[in-house]
Amino acid sequence: MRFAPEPAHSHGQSPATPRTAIVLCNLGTPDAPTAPALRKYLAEFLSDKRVVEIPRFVWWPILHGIILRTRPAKSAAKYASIWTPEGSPLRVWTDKQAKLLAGYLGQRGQRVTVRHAMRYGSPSIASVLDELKGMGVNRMLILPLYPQYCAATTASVFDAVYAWAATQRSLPELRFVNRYHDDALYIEALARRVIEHSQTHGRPEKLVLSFHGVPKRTLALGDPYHCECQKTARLLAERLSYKPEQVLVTFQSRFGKAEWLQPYTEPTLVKLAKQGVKRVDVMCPGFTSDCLETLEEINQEARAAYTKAGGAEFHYIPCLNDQHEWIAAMSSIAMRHLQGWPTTGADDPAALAAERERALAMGARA
Ligand SMILES: C=CC1=C(C)c2cc3[nH]c(cc4nc(cc5[nH]c(cc1n2)c(C)c5CCC(=O)O)C(CCC(=O)O)=C4C)c(C)c3C=C
Ligand SMILES: [Fe+2]
Ligand SMILES: [Fe+2]
Repeated sequence: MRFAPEPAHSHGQSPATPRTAIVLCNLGTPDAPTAPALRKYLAEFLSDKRVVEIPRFVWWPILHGIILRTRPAKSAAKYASIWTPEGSPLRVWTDKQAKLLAGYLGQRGQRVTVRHAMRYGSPSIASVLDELKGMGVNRMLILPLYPQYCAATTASVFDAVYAWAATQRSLPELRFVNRYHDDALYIEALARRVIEHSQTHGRPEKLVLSFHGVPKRTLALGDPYHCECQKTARLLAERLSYKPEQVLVTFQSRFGKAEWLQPYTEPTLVKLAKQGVKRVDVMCPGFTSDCLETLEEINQEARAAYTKAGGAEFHYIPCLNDQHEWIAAMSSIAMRHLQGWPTTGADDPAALAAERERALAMGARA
């Protein structure tokens, strides 16, 4: 085992460099809406054992023989339909969230560096942690942009951090945020989204809360994801004073042949339309940024399926994105996890040196 070389000494850092950082971690997205970019992205994503829990000797031929030959072109066309001049929406929002959170904390006197990193693609988690360490950061808070803990997402982010840590000789202090599905400010941010929407459009017959699905067997294997989605939905419905029968929890983005968490989003919307439900509002509380799964799968495909089945009004309520209440929620979640770590400059090398001089001077007087 070879560890990455460390600087011979770490003196001389700029006193202005905060020593604490928050790393907002998201899934990642392809670099371009093209088949080659999708092939690279999907190969990395779908090779992750946290995402596809099938023995490699079974999965490898399927992934390389079938999926990576057919899916990249189909997915690229979907990405092309949501691509913006600035790039993939997931990347644009995640980058903006990191900048807004940095500004929010800075205005409140918190000396913390904020970066975003992607589990797949760029900027990779390892490259961001390298950069932070190179800046002299020695305390890092890993904050996944997934409110509900899931092994496929949250644990996979942590795996990447541990893998980076295993290459380091001198480790920073590390802390991890596992979940915030029931955080009061996160729920409030979601509620504000719904309330703002209903102020203009009124209330729907049904509010459908669509979460990304996972294979059903992961529930029996002890993954808390399903329960945390249900709790988020219950807290949001309570905050909005919606009756339980007005709110439905569904799961989208099924992948592969196995059964996933039910009920599935699109078939549920079709059933509602056929039952005569004329107006649905759909929101995706498990996605903190709009992305392919919300903008294309929900706002395009599911909308078309609902309308085709006879539904009259389909309203998509956007994700938290750059909403102010969400930035405040992230700040509160982060600050809770940063407790005990100085973030007001008291840990500057210069401040520490001055403190030491004072202590020595006092000792000399005593
Ligand atoms: C919010 C949590 C997510 C969970 C849980 C999750 C599980 C999961 N996903 C796949 C397969 C795919 N997901 C894809 C896109 C995608 N997934 C999430 C989030 C979760 N996934 C997001 C935010 C996105 C969008 C990324 C973007 O660039 O906008 C894709 C890629 C697109 C496609 O080809 O369909 C795949 C594939 C599995 C197998 C899984 C659980 C085990
Ligand atoms: Fe996914
Ligand atoms: Fe999808």
